[in-house]
Amino acid sequence: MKKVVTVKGVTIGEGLPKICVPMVGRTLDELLEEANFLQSLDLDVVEWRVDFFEDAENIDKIKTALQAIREVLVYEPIIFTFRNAKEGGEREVSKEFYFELNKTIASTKLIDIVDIELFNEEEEIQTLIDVARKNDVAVIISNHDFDKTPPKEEIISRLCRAAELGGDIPKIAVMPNSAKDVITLLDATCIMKEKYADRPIITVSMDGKGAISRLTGELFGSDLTFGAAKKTSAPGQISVADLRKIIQLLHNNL
Ligand SMILES: O=C1C[C@@](O)(C(=O)O)C[C@@H](O)[C@@H]1O
Repeated sequence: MKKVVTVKGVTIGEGLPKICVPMVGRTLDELLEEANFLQSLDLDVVEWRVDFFEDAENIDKIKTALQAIREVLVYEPIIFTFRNAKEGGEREVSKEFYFELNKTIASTKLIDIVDIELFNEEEEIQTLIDVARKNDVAVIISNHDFDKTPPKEEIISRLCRAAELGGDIPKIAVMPNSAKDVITLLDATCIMKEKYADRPIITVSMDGKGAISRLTGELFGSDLTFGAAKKTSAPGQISVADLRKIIQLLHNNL
């Protein structure tokens, strides 16, 4: 039977795809304003994209900011994500800092899910997963290609590898350069759902062309979709209200 991931009462991997909104504030004031605004939205999960934060290379300041965010977002599940530049993030840090930061934050009890990038040393990933497990933090293992859509066998193999490494939620986001690329991502997702995935997965075809992939998760097998509040964290994100409406409409017709 397929596993699910339940965080703060939200179950990822059953029912309709869950809607996650990334926070992309640069300063603590902006982040708190964003956190307050997010409370007016019909979302399921919040992602803090900490690489957008001006103090993203200062672990103490990140911890303090997270505490303040948590005081506003008391009930929402929070994904903690430091996205490195080579995977489409705002800055590049050393591997040492990346793992130190993620281990420290996973131990704070302030987050529900940590996002770990797949293309790292297996040993480092395992150590971080151990810390997450000890602190009841679920693990997304993610991969991003902002230039192209790899062949479907490659997409499937990366998602399977993320599961093999112990990720609770394998994730991939890729860039389409044609309509066929969008089909490739959807096909890979569907094959994962039907043949390989014993746990929730997240797949995204980015940009305007790929927007359809953010809406059709229930049919093809992606369990969470990223939507925008005011500012997007990746190309092609749709507003939360539109996402909710269309996901529900597609669900009603399934
Ligand atoms: O990996 C993802 C998916 C994403 O890149 C998107 O395309 O919606 C947005 C990121 O914030 C998130 O970490």
